[in-house]
Amino acid sequence: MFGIHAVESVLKHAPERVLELWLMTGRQDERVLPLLEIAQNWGIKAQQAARKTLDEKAESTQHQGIIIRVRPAKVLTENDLEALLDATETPFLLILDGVTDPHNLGACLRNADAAGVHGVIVPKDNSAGLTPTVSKVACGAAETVPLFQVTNLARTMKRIQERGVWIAGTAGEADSTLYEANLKGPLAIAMGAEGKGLRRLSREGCDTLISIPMAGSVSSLNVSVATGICLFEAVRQRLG
Ligand SMILES: C[S@@+](CC[C@H](N)C(=O)[O-])C[C@H]1O[C@@H](n2cnc3c(N)ncnc32)[C@H](O)[C@@H]1O
Repeated sequence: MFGIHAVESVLKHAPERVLELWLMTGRQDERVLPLLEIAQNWGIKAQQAARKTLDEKAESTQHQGIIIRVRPAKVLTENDLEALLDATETPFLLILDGVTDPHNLGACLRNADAAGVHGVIVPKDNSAGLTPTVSKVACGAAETVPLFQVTNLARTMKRIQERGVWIAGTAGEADSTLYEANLKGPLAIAMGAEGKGLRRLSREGCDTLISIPMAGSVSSLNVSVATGICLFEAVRQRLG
């Protein structure tokens, strides 16, 4: 993993995952010093290396002079989701039905964290996983927002509905709009994949379908942008 925010988030929320920390030679400024202090408190030694070595280790030039090697995060599944629902009074969930671009997944996780979403549900297959790029784009949210990877999304949707969660699916062509929907109670907002939108079974499993009204000539929004708009309309209603 690499980049200031991603590294900071792991050091703060899951320091036990850090195996190695590498710093670009000469990088000792006020942005990295607090991170080095946290690392030191956890007994993690910072090693120095030239920019070229970090580029190679990160397989990217976007590391901002700091990278960590980590143990893989625990994969959360259907059972963990049940536990979350047991523990949460008014769940606020995000479903991403097959988002495959790591930049989009990272941006969606960032939006989800900012909106106070309790968990993000994705199908195990045909979705982006938690890669270093996802973590970098998520700016720390990949470590704070629980990501549930489920084997059968349609079944999981049914299950959360049985537990009282209302699912609002999103589609540009839906007749009712986001702004007409009541998003106040136990809620999951379902977003579709970049190319195809929501799959048929997912779409049919939703309690309602809503659209974001579009004024211009493009047919749809980027999924992470649409996610941000929908989540923050829900936040607006839930705070009111
Ligand atoms: C790039 S769009 C997919 C477009 C796809 N061709 C379709 O027909 O759904 C990716 C996802 O972003 C969301 N989205 C994008 N624009 C939207 C809009 N105007 N209203 C509601 N959701 C939208 C939906 O969840 C959609 O499945």
